[in-house]
Amino acid sequence: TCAFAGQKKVLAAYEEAVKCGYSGARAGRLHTPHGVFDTPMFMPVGTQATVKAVSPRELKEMGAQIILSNTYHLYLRPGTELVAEAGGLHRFMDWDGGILTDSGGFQVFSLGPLRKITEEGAAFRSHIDGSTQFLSPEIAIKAQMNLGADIIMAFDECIPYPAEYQYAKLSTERTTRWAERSQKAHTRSGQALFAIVQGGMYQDLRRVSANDLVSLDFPGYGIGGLSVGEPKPVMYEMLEQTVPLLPENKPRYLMGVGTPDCLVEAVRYGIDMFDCVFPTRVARNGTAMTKSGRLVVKNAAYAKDFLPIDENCGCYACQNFSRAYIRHLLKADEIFGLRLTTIHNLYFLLDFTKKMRQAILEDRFLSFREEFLAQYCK
Ligand SMILES: CNc1nc2c(CCNCC3CCCCC3)c3nc(N)[nH]c(=O)c3cc2[nH]1
Ligand SMILES: [Zn+2]
Repeated sequence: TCAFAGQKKVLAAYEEAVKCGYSGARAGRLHTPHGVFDTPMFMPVGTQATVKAVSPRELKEMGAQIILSNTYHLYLRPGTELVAEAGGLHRFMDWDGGILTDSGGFQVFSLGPLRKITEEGAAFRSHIDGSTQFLSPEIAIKAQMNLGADIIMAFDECIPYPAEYQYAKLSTERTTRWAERSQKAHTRSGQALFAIVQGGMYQDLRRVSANDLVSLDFPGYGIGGLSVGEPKPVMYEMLEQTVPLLPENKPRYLMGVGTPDCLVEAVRYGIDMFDCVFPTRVARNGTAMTKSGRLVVKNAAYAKDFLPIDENCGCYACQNFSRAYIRHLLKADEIFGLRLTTIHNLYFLLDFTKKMRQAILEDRFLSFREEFLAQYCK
């Protein structure tokens, strides 16, 4: 059905045709050993077993449900056996909500100077001490079982952008074989293993990857190999080709995305889960996210601006502090300044996904999307 039908303003035929795409948006509930969580959801990133500059109590307070941590980093330091001896990641970082760990696939290719990829796995140099390390599906799954996350990811290769068709084809086929090896190595019950769809920016490879992984029957699916520098329309086209092939009754996780405009488009295609370092990363250089775009609170323009970052924001920073105060802290290199901008940015994205869920439940998602995109400058 066309959700624009019934609009007071009758859209011109061509506009209606363009704008009135079928919306695959959905509101769901994700059941994990640490609780049932609402989707669509944004998952704050905690690379080294901490979401930088905020405490678990503050994360809970701002509505975080599932947070991410990273096998690659924790495998190198402090080691996943140590975390297992500490009682697992939840105990180690005192977080009783959901945890999802990425398999390290992306980090190996994006962080350490890559040595080489073979059928067996990936050899690389540690970005910490330059030592030669090796990750394979079996090693990555064992590490994630040690960490004890509620959701873990298959070991994959995130194909760089751009990539030749032939390379993308061979890599995607190998990622599917690695997914099967990940599945065989995964022996921890109560923990969900998601596969990761690849295929580069090639529609046919995306469809083959999705179909092959669906036939291996995983409890959920990551969509990888996107948000790697490709133009946004290309990312959306890959979503359009991939999401409809994934089972309706299983969660879809778009990895590494992203900014609010990308989130609202991805939700429209039927994505349920998101993660992105962006909100915490830009916070640390004094940039706040608002529904009208970014606000660089560190700028001189805000030196005497005694209003909060966003008057309609319910976060701890906006309820208690002014732009002038936060700017002062950032200029003075005060840690509390980073904490306030981080708290605001995380709250903004968590609240944004909550608003999208509400709009879907009230069957007004497409107009929500229109209104948001009209106001938000990229
Ligand atoms: C930013 N864009 C992007 N990220 C991708 C990621 C990483 C998603 N974020 C994980 C967190 C990163 C910080 C530490 C905690 C884990 C991808 N990961 C995998 N395994 N495969 C991808 O194709 C893959 C593709 C990605 N594209
Ligand atoms: Zn705020």
